[in-house]
Amino acid sequence: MSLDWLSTPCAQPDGTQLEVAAARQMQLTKPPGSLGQLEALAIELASLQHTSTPAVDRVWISVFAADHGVAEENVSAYPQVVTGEMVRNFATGGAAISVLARTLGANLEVVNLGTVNDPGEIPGVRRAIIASSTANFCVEPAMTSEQLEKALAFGADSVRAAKKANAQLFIGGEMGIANTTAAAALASALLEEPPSCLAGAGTGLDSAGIQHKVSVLERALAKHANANTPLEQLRCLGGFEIAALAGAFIAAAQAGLPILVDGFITTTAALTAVRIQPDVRKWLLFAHRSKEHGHARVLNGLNAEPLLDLNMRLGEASGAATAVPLLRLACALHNGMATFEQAGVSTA
Ligand SMILES: O=C(O)c1ccc[n+]([C@@H]2O[C@H](COP(=O)([O-])O)[C@@H](O)[C@H]2O)c1
Ligand SMILES: Cc1cc2nc[nH]c2cc1C
Repeated sequence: MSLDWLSTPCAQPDGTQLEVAAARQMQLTKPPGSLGQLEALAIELASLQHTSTPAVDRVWISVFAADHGVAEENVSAYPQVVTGEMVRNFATGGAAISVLARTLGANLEVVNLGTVNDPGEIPGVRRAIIASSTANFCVEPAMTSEQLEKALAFGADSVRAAKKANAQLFIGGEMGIANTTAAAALASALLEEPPSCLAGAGTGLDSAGIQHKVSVLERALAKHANANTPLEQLRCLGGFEIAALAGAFIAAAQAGLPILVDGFITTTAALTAVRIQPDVRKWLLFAHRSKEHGHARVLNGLNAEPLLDLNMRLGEASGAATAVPLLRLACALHNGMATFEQAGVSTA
């Protein structure tokens, strides 16, 4: 295995379709710009999908689950066994993302990258076990180089499956107790901002818990201060699911598959992917601003303005799934509205 594939260039959006779509929006029976971000969304999707009729009927969701060594520092409101328990819940249909995916008619893939409480073979779960968890990054790097390579490649495998299924949109989600600590550590290193700006309540820490989390993060960042490339920062401070997401986002951009980004952890993975390959940014749409304290900072780091702000902080791709109907409506309006000429409506 190697990391060479990471430097394959990204696909390029279609500049001609962008112009065609922008011109069409000007001709539809509404004052120009009156559908706001829905117009921009349709234009962007037309350009990314290289078509005059953008669509997000076929949505692919991959939820990557993994455990984190740093959980032993008491940084989460929940016990580590929940990660494996939720893997089963995703597959048996009871989790929020299971319901959202069913409702949207989206394909939901669940990928187990390694959980301390291993649910074993379950129908509907892809086993891509790297180890039972990452190492505690307060003590040593979260991953070995081999583990990082595997995680990135497992993410790319999901994109290959999505392409095979003819997906028009890729959504990545995650589940991992303590992964807001890993994401905060990684974002802090990538953005060069102090941990206090990135650490939040996660699953529900109180203010004393958040203070403790900041002190854990400060120790980890001091320990890995000489990790100075995005890949090395990902290896030392990330998690298997965060690396798989970064790999998936790079692979999706290379394959020309638009990506809808979820919350704090996935946005940090997206930031990592963009730092590895800047052109990945062109393929990212942002679904929502999570209630997690650090999310706004990471979005700023990507110069991103998300569609929704619903105080959600669940993860597992739930925020991205919630924004899919907006994308669908943007496409339906773009493709289905009459022009001024067709409808015999006078222009300004
Ligand atoms: O997506 C988000 O913005 C988000 C914000 C807070 C928590 N989460 C989820 O909560 C879990 C991590 O929280 P914690 O407190 O264990 O670090 C993990 O499974 C995430 O999916 C997700
Ligand atoms: C129950 C539960 C479900 C989740 N889904 C994503 N992160 C989660 C964390 C918890 C604790």
